[in-house]
Amino acid sequence: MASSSSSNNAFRNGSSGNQRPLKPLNASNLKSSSFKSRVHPSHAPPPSFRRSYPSTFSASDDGVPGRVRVAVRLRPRNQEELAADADFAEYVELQPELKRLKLRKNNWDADTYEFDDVLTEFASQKRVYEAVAKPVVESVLDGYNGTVMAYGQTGTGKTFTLGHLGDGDTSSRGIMVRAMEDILAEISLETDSVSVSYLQLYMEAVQDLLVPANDNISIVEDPKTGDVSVPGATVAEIRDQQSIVELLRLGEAHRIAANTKLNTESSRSHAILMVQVKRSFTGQEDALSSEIDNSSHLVKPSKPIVRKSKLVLVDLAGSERVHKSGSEGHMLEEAKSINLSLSSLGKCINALAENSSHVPIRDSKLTRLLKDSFGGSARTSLIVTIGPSPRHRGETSSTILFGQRAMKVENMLRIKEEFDYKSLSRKLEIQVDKLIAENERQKKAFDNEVERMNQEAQNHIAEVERNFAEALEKERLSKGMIVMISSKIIAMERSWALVSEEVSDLRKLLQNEIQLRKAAEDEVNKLKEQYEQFMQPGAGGDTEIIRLHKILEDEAYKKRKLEEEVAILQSQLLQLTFEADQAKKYLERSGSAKWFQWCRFSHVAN
Ligand SMILES: Nc1ncnc2c1ncn2[C@@H]1O[C@H](COP(=O)(O)OP(=O)(O)OP(=O)(O)O)[C@@H](O)[C@H]1O
Repeated sequence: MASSSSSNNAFRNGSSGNQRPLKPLNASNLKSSSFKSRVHPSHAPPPSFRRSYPSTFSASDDGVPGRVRVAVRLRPRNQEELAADADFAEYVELQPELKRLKLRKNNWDADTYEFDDVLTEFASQKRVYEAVAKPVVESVLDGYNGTVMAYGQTGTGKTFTLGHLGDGDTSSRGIMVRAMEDILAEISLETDSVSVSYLQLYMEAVQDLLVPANDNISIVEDPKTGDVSVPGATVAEIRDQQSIVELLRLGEAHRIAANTKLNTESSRSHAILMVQVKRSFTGQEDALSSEIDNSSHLVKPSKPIVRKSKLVLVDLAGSERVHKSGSEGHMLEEAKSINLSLSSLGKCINALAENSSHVPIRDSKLTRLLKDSFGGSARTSLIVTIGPSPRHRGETSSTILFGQRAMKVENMLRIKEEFDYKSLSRKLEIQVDKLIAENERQKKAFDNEVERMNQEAQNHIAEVERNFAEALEKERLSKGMIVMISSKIIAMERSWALVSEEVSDLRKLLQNEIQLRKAAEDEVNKLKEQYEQFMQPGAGGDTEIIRLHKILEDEAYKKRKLEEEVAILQSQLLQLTFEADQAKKYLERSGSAKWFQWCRFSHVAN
């Protein structure tokens, strides 16, 4: 197995070196190095996935070969090793640039192994994440299942590599935290979802690390699709980074508590973080959407596609248990069960590596849970952790061999996507609701418009009627006025004529009076003369004088009366003349001169 020949075998089934096996199908979306730049704005599938989608559940039949990729990580020497191994020559020699590891057999001989990545004791957690887990996380985001697993002897850094939370030093965050960070950064919480279950497999029992009382969860396999699930496990929906850190802390605390109970610091259980990613995007238009209504103005909802993928992160129990069986009692049982699961995992990997017809997946719960990860449709990365100490030569060597065999396992990566009928039905319901609401809105707007027009027409009619009535009234009033003015004019003309007659009568009368007065004056003068004659001595008679005097007084009285009458007649004449003038002015002012004329005319004509 060792040496360069074995390492050549390691690449037998897959693409060589660092090239990604998915490249032929999906080069563009697997190649990207920065998650943040991988934005699918409309949640359309990445370009390479834009093909026609079958309308029912589809597990793409033609998968893509994807070899299990294996990296080896060397833990730095701890204090104990620094002291105890000081006199030993380096047992493990790493050549990261050649992706080679050498295990020294003696001073002059070493076995050489090639891996997909060789991570030295100086490799940062970030470097480890990017080499081991990031390509898997990217695949999961693209819809493939993925597995990242740490295998190695107790104390070699499996938990440090996978589960370290990086409290106080974010640069030391492990794969679990970083993977969740990248997933959360990539998905849209509006359309996608991420949920996790955190389990441990101890003594062939699946326990819930989030709810420890839930300690015998069954593993269920879908007979149709072969998908493995643990429906009894707590599923926590993750919406932010903080919640995943808290959840991992809770799980870690429960795992540590279980170990403490067993009076050990080493992990006796396999810890499994299952991350379910559900992403939605719209597919192409197809027959179904055209069935909706070809002639309608409806906007056809684009076909909703859902991709459900699963990322499984596994921190295995210490591998030395495979060889070191406990002495007796519980320890023996525990060792047996760890032994069972790890050795059956090894057997499965061997069978797969050798293309054996039988793969003993059902031999343990671990292999049942990891069915998809080895020989299945998942993209799998394995990190084997080793310590530097020559005292653990055997363990290190067996870990390396485990990794070498795993490199031969070829998976057939398949994307699983479903046509999201529920989502389409929801979308259609929403669209129907929208259309109903729009229809009602339009109907209401139409009714309002009709109502408004009706109201406007009524107002218009009312205004026309009002104007007509006003016009009629005006006409009636002006007719009445004309009649009134005409009759007034007639009356005034009549009175004018009467006044004229009266004036001429008065003039005649005055003339008479003047004549009478003149006659009276003549008479008076005559009488005066007579009186004077009478008064002349010897002419007389007093009686005649008195009589004449009386006549004279009567005549004076009559004259006064006549003068008064003349004055009255003159004032009446003046009054009538004034009224006639006023009436004439009034008619001229009210613009009815024409009418006046006409009336006069018609009056004259009549
Ligand atoms: N690369 C590393 N750099 C610094 N310290 C490390 C590294 N790897 C492991 N350690 C430290 O070594 C110790 C053992 O590591 P860890 O608990 O991760 O081992 P493990 O393989 O998970 O052991 P177990 O199987 O018993 O759980 C821890 O104190 C850890 O912090």
